[in-house]
Amino acid sequence: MAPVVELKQLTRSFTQGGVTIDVLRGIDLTIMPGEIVALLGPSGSGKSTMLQAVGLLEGGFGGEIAICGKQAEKSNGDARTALRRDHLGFVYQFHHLLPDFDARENVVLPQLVAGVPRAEAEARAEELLSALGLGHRLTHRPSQLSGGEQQRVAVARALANKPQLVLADEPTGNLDEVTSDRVLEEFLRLVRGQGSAALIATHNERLAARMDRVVRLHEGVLS
Ligand SMILES: Nc1ncnc2c1ncn2[C@@H]1O[C@H](COP(=O)(O)OP(=O)(O)OP(=O)(O)O)[C@@H](O)[C@H]1O
Repeated sequence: MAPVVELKQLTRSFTQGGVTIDVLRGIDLTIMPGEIVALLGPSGSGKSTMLQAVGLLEGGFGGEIAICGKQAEKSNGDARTALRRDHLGFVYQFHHLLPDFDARENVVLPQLVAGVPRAEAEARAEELLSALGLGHRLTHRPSQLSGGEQQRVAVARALANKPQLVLADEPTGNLDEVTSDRVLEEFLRLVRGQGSAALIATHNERLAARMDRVVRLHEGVLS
């Protein structure tokens, strides 16, 4: 079975005002199907930068990035978009839901883009949102939902196409402790239930301990 993620000697530097910082200095990481990995590291250690690399959201990286056995760092924009659409789901710290669409539609849209028929996409959206305790909020827009509810819609959206890999950047970072625990619990249950792998950046050691494996980013390398 091909790894879901294979990073070899991943590097990234930023130059600002004539000063270059080497944020990632040679990251090697392999994630197998279904494996849930916590990415820990202090603020500024490069967790988001690493997730952007794996999510094929930015260029400028050195080294190799393979997603589901496909070499990605040298592919063109269309091939990267296809890899993202076919294999990846994202949950960001801020939800990035579409403000003019209700909760159900926010979960339906990525499925329509992937070619799922509308009736099937709506049924899947309702199933996911109900599993996350939002069966009574299907027609609410993001502005009519609480922070925890918005984040749960974002979780449902990320899982809608059953991606082989879910990438999450501090998915519960903006929530209070009780809500954060509840959303993470539901998130992990659904990810495990559908057999997806996940790479989840967090500062929180307690949440990280609930995942299958913990990797730590410090001074540009993983331990
Ligand atoms: N586009 C950019 N230009 C210049 N420097 C950048 C850029 N993006 C990130 N950096 C720098 O790279 C370092 C790592 O940033 P990154 O956001 O990946 O850290 P992080 O571990 O996710 O932090 P946090 O936990 O605070 O979100 C920081 O020092 C940041 O200032």
